[in-house]
Amino acid sequence: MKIFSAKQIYQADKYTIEKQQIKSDELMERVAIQIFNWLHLRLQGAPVKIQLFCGIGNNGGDGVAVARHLQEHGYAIEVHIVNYSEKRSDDFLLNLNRLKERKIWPNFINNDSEFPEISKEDIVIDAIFGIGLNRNPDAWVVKLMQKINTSEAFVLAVDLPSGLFTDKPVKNKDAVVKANHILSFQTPKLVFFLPETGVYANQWEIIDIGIDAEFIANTEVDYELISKLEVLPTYIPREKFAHKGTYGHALIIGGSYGKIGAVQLASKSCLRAGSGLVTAYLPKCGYVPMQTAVPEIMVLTDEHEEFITKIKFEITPDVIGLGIGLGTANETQKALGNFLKKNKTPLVLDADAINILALNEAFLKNLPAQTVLTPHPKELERLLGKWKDDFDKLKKAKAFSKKYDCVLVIKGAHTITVYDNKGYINTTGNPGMATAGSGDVLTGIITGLIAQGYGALKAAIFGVYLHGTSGDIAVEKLGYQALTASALIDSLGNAYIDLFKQPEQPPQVEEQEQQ
Ligand SMILES: NC(=O)C1=CN([C@@H]2O[C@H](COP(=O)(O)OP(=O)(O)OC[C@H]3O[C@@H](n4cnc5c(N)ncnc54)[C@H](O)[C@@H]3O)[C@@H](O)[C@H]2O)[C@@H](O)CC1
Ligand SMILES: Nc1ncnc2c1ncn2[C@@H]1O[C@H](COP(=O)(O)OP(=O)(O)O)[C@@H](O)[C@H]1O
Ligand SMILES: [K+]
Repeated sequence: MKIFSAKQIYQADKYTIEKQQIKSDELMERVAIQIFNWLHLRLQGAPVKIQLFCGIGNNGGDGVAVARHLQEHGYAIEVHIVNYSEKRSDDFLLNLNRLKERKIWPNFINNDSEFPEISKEDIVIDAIFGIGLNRNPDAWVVKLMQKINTSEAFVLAVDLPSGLFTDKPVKNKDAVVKANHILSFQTPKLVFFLPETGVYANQWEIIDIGIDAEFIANTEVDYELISKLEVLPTYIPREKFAHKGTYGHALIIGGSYGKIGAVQLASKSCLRAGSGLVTAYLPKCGYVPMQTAVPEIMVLTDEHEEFITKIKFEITPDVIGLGIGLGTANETQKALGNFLKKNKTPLVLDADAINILALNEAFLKNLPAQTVLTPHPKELERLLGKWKDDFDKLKKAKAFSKKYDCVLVIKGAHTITVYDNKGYINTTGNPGMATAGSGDVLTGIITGLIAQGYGALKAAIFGVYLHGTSGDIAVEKLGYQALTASALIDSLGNAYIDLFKQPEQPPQVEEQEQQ
């Protein structure tokens, strides 16, 4: 699914209004009906108090229009107009008049002495600011946001939590409404997926307001959200007459004394991802544990007992996954430098391979085209230097990816794969995956996909998706705390099977509201 910038959303609205020959308030009415239906389906007329906080722009207009539908269905509502500016939008005013025609009198809030009481049993509709926020809200508006945040009421945000900018970071962390749920129009916003601003967007859902399909299809975007729909077309089915040679030979290089397990995890997941053959290259101390733990995997050893000092082998792998548990001993750094000078095989670099690159910038120019790098935040910082905020991080990551022609997998709650000016945001995975070795499993999966013939970018995007799905499947059985990296490997088969399962359909709302 494409993620539009605020500018593109305004363009989409304008284009749709012209093409469908509707008035802008009809688009607002579509929004209002959908939000009302969402609430009505869940509340079924319950006598709970619904407090609507509406700004004076179109986001506020949405809120005011929702209020009308709620009142017509007998809900107990209180409408508050957060009067932060004189510049009211036309559609806001139109909907305000419709309220007044129905004898609903809003409460105008002009300063912090006029706030209503909010009980934790209430439902708050946050329609103060939408994508039009372009500067920090006034102090009294921030106080109101704080009042909402500390009320413990359930907060439903219209389009996005008020105070979040669509395309830039938040400076004042108090100046954002913390939403329990967001109903976002047509496209989720980038800020929902970034660590600094994602904390305000606990759960989100898309509301289809009928934006023109042609506009959506023809608009190039900087970020795409990756779910099953996007990865399924990349899946390579198995051929009836295939043999193990058809699906490639992967080499996993890593390990040092005390960190042989990392190579076991990566090699095993590489095999489970579907690589035809997997060889592991380790220091000598890894030979026996590796051969014992994973009988399917062939093992080559370095001449040193405890760490890798030379990267030399006689086999011709299709791809090499390198860096897990490797350590950064001087000899290992030298070995990687020498290896990179000659190597032409596609690479997936993780952990200490990334740390060694950060220590030896000169090595970077020797990376083969479209090398995949899978840093966690600390490793990324070593590679890129410090960033000011999430947006700055993404800018730096894109520049790095361009400069060295590499695929950068920025790991996190929503892993973002960056390549060629574009970011692919993953939607699978859960906090149970914040556990030792889960990154090693990801390296193995991506390496295993490249071995089978997936291109580097597709392997990274698909690998991250499968890894997260494995986590989501494993957590069902184990819970968050007991989830281990080995459990991710055990669930990988089911993650593949899950690709072909149909999603459950949401309940349909029969009622078609008209104003
Ligand atoms: N046709 C459309 O454009 C549609 C827009 N929709 C809604 O409209 C929203 C965008 O509406 P608007 O563009 O009117 O913007 P908002 O309602 O987000 O903000 C209102 C106005 O406040 C001003 N403002 C920004 N930051 C401020 C600050 N810190 N203090 C005081 N004033 C500030 C800006 O001039 C802005 O236009 C969307 O988020 C969505 O909820 C929907 O109704 C669907 C259709
Ligand atoms: N809160 C979370 N939600 C979803 N995925 C997560 C979360 N925390 C970690 N992960 C995933 O787990 C993996 C952790 O990788 P990494 O930090 O390299 O672990 P390790 O070095 O122990 O192998 C990454 O793929 C990351 O995206
Ligand atoms: K809002």
